[in-house]
Amino acid sequence: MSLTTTSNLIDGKQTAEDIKAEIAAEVAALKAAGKKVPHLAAILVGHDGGSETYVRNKVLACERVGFASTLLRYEDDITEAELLAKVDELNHDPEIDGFIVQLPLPKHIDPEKVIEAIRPEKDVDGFHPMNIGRMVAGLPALLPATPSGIVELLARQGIKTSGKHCVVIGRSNIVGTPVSILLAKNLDTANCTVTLCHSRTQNLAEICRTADIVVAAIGRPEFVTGDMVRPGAVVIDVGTTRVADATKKSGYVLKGDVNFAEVAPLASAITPVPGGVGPMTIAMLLLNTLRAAKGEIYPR
Ligand SMILES: Nc1nc2c(c(=O)[nH]1)N[C@@H](CN(C=O)c1ccc(C(=O)N[C@@H](CCC(=O)O)C(=O)O)cc1)CN2
Repeated sequence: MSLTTTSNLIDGKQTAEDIKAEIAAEVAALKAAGKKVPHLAAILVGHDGGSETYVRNKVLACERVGFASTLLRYEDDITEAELLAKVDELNHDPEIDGFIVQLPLPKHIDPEKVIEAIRPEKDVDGFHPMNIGRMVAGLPALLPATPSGIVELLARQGIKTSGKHCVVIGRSNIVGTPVSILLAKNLDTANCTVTLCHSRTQNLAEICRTADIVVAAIGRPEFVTGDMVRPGAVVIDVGTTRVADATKKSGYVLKGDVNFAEVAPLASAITPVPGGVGPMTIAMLLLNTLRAAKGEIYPR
């Protein structure tokens, strides 16, 4: 099925543009009031192709909304101690409102140690245990961008979540675990009954078929097939794996975790890859940076 003939597509790209326009309006108001514009910094270690693209897009998104941005690049032989020292510099730089360390990091660096070193009030990825803990407790927090982007996308598409059974596939700290927590929260935009499935789950296909909403976040291309989805279900595809394809100029095609050709005809609504969840991740990162700059979660 071609994207252009599918009417049940959830347009994450447009929704992200709408959010960016709202942020840009706030930034313009800050500027007009003579206030400092939000400043996002990003640390990129090494030369992973995907990470290069995502960080470039984050910098471009900052320009689009009127934020200042700083990109700090390091070779993949940077030591953990050196990286932690850079994190500490950003923690203490009054010009920087929030920063991220692009993941994945090289194997010799412990990502948990790096994330824990970020001051929670500057953790605009929402990965620090303090922000995760506050989210779990239902306290104001800088929320992880992809999970909050999924909830926001469902809300802005007018997709009802209250009382629905949501099956999340994948339990990563970045997406699967936090999105399952957010979707189960007693919020107008959530209130789902959530089942979190993972590599040890038995009868996965059977469980998926009971879902009103499927969130696929396992990083395995086209893992979710037509036989796993109930007709009428909403399908959210978080995967963005680059699969080698010599016929493409880039040398790869981007694949989601959902077999789009099989699942799209069944789903009442489905996110495409690209153009679904990915752009929302960047829009929500900008929103977190604005919140950090305004001291909304942790007053300055
Ligand atoms: N520090 C972080 N690292 C990583 C995160 C994160 O949220 N913070 N998430 C992912 C990667 N990611 C953000 O950094 C990300 C992934 C995909 C997209 C996106 O817009 N994808 C496009 C396609 C882009 C392409 O051509 O490859 C789409 O789906 O339309 C944005 C951000 C892991 N690391």
